[in-house]
Amino acid sequence: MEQKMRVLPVRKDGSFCYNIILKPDFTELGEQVKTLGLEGRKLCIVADEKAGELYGEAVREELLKATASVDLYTIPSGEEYKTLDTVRQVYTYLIEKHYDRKDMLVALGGGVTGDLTGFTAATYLRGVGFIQIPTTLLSQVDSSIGGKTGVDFDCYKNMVGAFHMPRLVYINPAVLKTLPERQFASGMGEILKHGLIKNGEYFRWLLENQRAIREQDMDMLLPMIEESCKVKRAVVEQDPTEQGERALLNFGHTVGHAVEKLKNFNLSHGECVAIGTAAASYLSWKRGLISEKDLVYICEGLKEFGLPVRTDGLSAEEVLKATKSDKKMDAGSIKFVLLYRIGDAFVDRTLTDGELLDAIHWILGESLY
Ligand SMILES: NC(=O)c1ccc[n+]([C@@H]2O[C@H](COP(=O)([O-])OP(=O)(O)OC[C@H]3O[C@@H](n4cnc5c(N)ncnc54)[C@H](O)[C@@H]3O)[C@@H](O)[C@H]2O)c1
Ligand SMILES: O=C(O)C(=O)C[C@@H](O)[C@H](O)[C@H](O)COP(=O)(O)O
Ligand SMILES: [Zn+2]
Repeated sequence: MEQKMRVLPVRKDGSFCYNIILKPDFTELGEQVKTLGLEGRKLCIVADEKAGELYGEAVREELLKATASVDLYTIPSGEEYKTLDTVRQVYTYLIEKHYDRKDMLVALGGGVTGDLTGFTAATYLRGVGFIQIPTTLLSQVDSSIGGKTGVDFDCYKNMVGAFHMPRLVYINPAVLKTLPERQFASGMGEILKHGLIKNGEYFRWLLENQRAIREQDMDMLLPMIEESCKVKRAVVEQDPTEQGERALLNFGHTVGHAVEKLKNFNLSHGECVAIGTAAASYLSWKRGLISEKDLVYICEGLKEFGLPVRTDGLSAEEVLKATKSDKKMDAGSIKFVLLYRIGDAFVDRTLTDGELLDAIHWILGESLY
């Protein structure tokens, strides 16, 4: 049965920038790419090895409707490959195949592939276009939208990057059926973040419907993905290059990135965001902003979606040090996102090391409150 398509245009400074297409199959992909006027141009699909194996051919067939030349280049799966070395390998391929400035890259995979391919597109020949075809829940609701691209450097998260907007984001939620459960939960980490920072009603809806969502009922997934895309779109439209408002999307990421690095990427991004969310919610409670009941509600909600709110095997001091070496420092103070209430967040610059350490002890299970 033909599935309905949703189109969410993204604007920059009020002018149309690109479309987010939401459709639970690939049947519209070729037509959508055609609108970008790529006839006679080359397209290079940069695919995560798993996503490439599962969906590479179907995507390639669709793209052939837009141009006769479509290559498929595969990169290894995993955060440990989100590096300049992988970017170098893609550059080499593009140079050998004579890609020029009007040709385009297509990211097929999760957030790692999207961030890396976007960064390659931003820098190859001083910038070529790219298309996002996100295949994980996390990438469908968060990383494919907004043009934050980049790679890790010496295990420091996203240390090298650029803002480079995609020309099209094509989201096919049907591909989530092959996604491991743990990766689905990881995406929920960012989705719950969207509710917490911008839409309390949405957060409560997520918790009320957690069973159907976890069972991947398409009647739940489609509105959920659309709502999260809308939250992310609204933030990046208002502040594309993170001069202010966009920093809210970093909720849970300050401590989260530190844990991700210190755990050598053995935890997923969403799992680390969940631990960071617990820390940020704890600090919001300690500051007297949210109630203890809300703190418990948030943490129980994360757990219901299979996400951790604690971690172990790390010392509080090393987590503090890693937290302060992430990119959130601004003239000596740490930019930390806290909650006024569920659905309303703000950037604080006054947190002391003592307060941070207190929250870190809490997520390490070293203090009850
Ligand atoms: N740019 C942004 O705004 C932004 C936002 C959030 C996260 N990120 C970044 O995104 C990355 C995390 O992305 P992720 O969670 O998608 O992880 P990922 O890209 O590593 O993908 C997770 C795993 O899922 C597999 N996979 C992908 N699609 C699949 C499918 N349909 N079926 C089966 N397996 C599939 C991959 O092979 C991989 O093993 C992190 O590097 C994070 O920093 C960026
Ligand atoms: O789009 C954004 O802006 C975000 O912050 C989204 C985050 O979920 C994402 O993990 C992002 O990559 C973090 O950005 P960073 O600049 O803190 O590395
Ligand atoms: Zn994130």
